[in-house]
Amino acid sequence: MTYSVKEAFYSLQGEGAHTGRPAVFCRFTGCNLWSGRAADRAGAICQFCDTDFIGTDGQHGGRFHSAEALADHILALWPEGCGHRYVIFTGGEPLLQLDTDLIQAMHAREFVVGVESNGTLAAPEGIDWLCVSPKGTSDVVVKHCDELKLVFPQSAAPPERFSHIRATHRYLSPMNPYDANRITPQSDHTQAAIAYCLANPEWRLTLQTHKILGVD
Ligand SMILES: C[S@@+](CC[C@H](N)C(=O)[O-])C[C@H]1O[C@@H](n2cnc3c(N)ncnc32)[C@H](O)[C@@H]1O
Ligand SMILES: Nc1nc2[nH]cc(C(=O)O)c2c(=O)[nH]1
Ligand code: SF4
Ligand SMILES: [Mg+2]
Repeated sequence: MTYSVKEAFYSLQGEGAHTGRPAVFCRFTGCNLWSGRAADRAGAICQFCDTDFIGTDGQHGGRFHSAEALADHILALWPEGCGHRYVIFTGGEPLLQLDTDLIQAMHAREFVVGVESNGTLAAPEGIDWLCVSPKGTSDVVVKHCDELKLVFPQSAAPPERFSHIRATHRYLSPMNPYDANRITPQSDHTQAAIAYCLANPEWRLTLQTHKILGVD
């Protein structure tokens, strides 16, 4: 298996239940819900994506010809000699590439394995923390996850559509402008998400705190 990685970096998880937790992010190239090209955005299933996932030219990106090679590359980004290792596979859509070989290679290096997925593809065995973030009209095939993190509002994906998915945590994440690296949290979408959570207390609010803080 060859893995195509756009970028890899060490930062704090900005969103969801693990907000504030140090992690190596491994961002795979490619997605099944948008080509990543601006000209295709309006016709895509997912139209608000904030991420460049084309190519392998980002920081610590590249093509890796084995699970062992990519796992060593990720380990080299963790502070030397430190434990509490956490990797988050994202993208693009990580479940297009993540397989059991790579999960096992990360476990062998004492990493906890987190995944950020759109939920349209079956997940391999061994993931320690699965976050599913449904998109537009797409079909979510994942039936249970640790965290459902729905970008809000989406006209084709209201929270009620996902009541059948078993999730330990349910978060609404206000939709931010796709081209903004820095945000202030008091947007109309945030106000709407707050109102929805207050009326439907099984949902909690999460924010893209890395964009408030200005970190990767
Ligand atoms: C770029 S996606 C990659 C992982 C996967 N393809 C997915 O969609 O979950 C990472 C996270 O960013 C969120 N996201 C993308 N664009 C966003 C935006 N404009 N506002 C808020 N969250 C956004 C996604 O919902 C997802 O939780
Ligand atoms: N700090 C930080 N936290 C994140 N959580 C999910 C992210 C992603 O793009 O998948 C992300 C990201 O890009 N940066
Ligand atoms: S599914 Fe995820 S990576 Fe794909 S376009 Fe949407 S937000 Fe971006
Ligand atoms: Mg991001």
